[in-house]
Amino acid sequence: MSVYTPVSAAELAAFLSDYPVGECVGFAGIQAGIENSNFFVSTTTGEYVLTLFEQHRPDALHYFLALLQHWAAAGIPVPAPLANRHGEVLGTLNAKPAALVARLPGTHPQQTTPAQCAAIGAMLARMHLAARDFTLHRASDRDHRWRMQMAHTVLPQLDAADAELLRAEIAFQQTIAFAELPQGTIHADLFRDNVLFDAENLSGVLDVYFACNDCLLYDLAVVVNDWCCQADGSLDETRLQACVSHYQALRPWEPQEQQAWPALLRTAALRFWLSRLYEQHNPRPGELTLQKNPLEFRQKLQHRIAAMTPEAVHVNARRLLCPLPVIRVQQAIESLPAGTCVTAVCTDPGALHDIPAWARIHGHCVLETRTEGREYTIVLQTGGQP
Ligand SMILES: Nc1ncnc2c1ncn2[C@@H]1O[C@H](COP(=O)(O)OP(=O)(O)O)[C@@H](O)[C@H]1O
Ligand SMILES: N[C@@H](CCOP(=O)(O)O)C(=O)O
Repeated sequence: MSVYTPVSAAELAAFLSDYPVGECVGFAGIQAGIENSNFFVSTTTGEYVLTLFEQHRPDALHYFLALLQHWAAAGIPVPAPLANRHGEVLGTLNAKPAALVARLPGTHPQQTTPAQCAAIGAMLARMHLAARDFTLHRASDRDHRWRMQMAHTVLPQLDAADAELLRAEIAFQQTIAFAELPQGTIHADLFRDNVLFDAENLSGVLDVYFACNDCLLYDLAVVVNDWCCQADGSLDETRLQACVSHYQALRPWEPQEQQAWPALLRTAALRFWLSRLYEQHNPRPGELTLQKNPLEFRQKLQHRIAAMTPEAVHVNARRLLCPLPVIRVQQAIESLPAGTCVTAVCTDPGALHDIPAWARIHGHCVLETRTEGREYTIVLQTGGQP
């Protein structure tokens, strides 16, 4: 990020004179961030962050600041906005709405550890639970409709391979029943660069400016896609387990969420591939600007797609997440043509009963079940024709 609207020392001093924070002793534009203009501000009383909102309408800003106050009151480590001498949390600077918050301690994690992934999973669940009695509502500005529109906007600018991938993903995304999944207030952008750790302690949750009402599980997919990946964009199972299990310990998933999980990982990867592609082709002018690499999320999308193919399930239908991993196996089997022979190897003992029972009901023919150590193998032929 970004500083789109420069601020002089005199302008800042005039702005700060309305806040009970003492005299300014230094300030600097923050390069991280994409949406707004941000500055670290040092005063005689402490360290602050000044944000000039670049694009949001007043009702959206009211929503964000109220949500920060709500989460802060619930013990989530968000920077609650400071009120000025008139009791207002939203001021104006250089014709932009502006807010001042405390600078929180800590640094952004780079290579995440399982412990950090566990901490962010639990924190996200706490945020979802704490927002259940938050009464304001805001529609997502990066929802399915936006994703489809943006996909069609960037399509003409892509090379043939990217365009083919995107077209196929557009078609797949139409099959997801987003509205049937549990909804609530979500952060929607909880990347590592929006979280601070002070040693082992998760000390800051920042940048709530995509927060909205949407599928709760999508929010977790956004987190997992940024926090739990290997260098090539594939998921790291240890960190994934840590993150998801600590989330589920506080907010267990509904069965339809378990089923939708692999698809939502694709949705979340697509969302950031699209926004990064758009920024790449349509850079915004600014004094300091940061562009994030679209390729990272193209790769992640490809890995999430590959993880859903029957071959991937055939080779590695291992217990990935807690309650109902067999659903992934079932989804894969359903997508195979009649007469295909499938070998599912699971590490969930329940699979040995659940998959054959389900398969028989759906007209598939169970050829063999066997147990070897902690692996449970089911061989079947789709369509009931052995
Ligand atoms: N309250 C804060 N305490 C500490 N650092 C902050 C705070 N607010 C913002 N930052 C730093 O500024 C960066 C950009 O802020 P962010 O809100 O993500 O900007 P944007 O809305 O433009 O994406 C963050 O990644 C973080 O490093
Ligand atoms: N997290 C997004 C970019 C959104 O910008 P932010 O700086 O406001 O988090 C990405 O990585 O593409």
